[in-house]
Amino acid sequence: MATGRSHRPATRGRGIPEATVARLPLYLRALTALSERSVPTVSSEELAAAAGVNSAKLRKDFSYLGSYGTRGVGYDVEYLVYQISRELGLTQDWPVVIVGIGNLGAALANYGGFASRGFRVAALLDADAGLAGRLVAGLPVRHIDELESIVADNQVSIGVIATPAGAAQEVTDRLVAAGVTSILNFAPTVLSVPDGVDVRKVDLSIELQILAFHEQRKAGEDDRQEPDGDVPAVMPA
Ligand SMILES: NC(=O)c1ccc[n+]([C@@H]2O[C@H](COP(=O)([O-])OP(=O)(O)OC[C@H]3O[C@@H](n4cnc5c(N)ncnc54)[C@H](O)[C@@H]3O)[C@@H](O)[C@H]2O)c1
Repeated sequence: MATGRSHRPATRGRGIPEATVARLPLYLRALTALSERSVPTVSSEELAAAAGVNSAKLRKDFSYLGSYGTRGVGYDVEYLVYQISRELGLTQDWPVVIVGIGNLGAALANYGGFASRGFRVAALLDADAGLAGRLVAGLPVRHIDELESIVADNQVSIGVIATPAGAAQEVTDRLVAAGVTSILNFAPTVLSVPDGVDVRKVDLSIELQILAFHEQRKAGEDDRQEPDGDVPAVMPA
């Protein structure tokens, strides 16, 4: 979910709805798996199942890309990989900086999935002078005071924040002032950013809370069962 002060339209780029943009990476992941198995074509039903999306929604999403598939044959896997990658801006490399190289920042730096998807980690930054120079995932940790020059030298437009919540706004302001226009925020806080800056927030504890809600509901349903467990105490309407 995007946060921040700016009000954004529900569509991006060439009129592609934000909800469609959010599903494109799911299609791309499923298509990449098919491509690795040298599968030449795929039906909308097969691809929808692999991506965990409803097939009518998939066809609608692909119509925004101008991709309609061929009746009886389906979609050309390689072409769709190219089309979606191009739409997502993945046909070029995106240098990113990670700020806050503690437990999470180091884990993110070690995650190979960024580089393989075109997100090169340009630098790891931390405010702890004692960490400076330490190698994490083969990269030396640099002091936060180098942020501005690193962003400029590497033309970084994406920053990843893995600092404590209390430092995240200050780090955001510095990233934005240096020219970063997209932020992936792992710190549990809402960031304020000027218009033109995109923020995506990742919060695993929120996901767990949602699962806890569903678990509680399931437990509630079990409690309403008769002792032998197969007759509901309250008949559904
Ligand atoms: N989104 C999620 O699902 C998720 C999961 C785990 C942790 N977190 C969050 O990620 C953040 C980091 O967690 P952690 O366990 O790695 O913490 P940590 O204490 O191990 O690491 C934080 C690092 O940030 C550095 N730092 C502090 N202030 C800074 C600043 N102004 N500039 C640059 N670096 C600074 C510290 O020196 C430290 O190295 C926390 O906000 C935590 O709540 C989020």
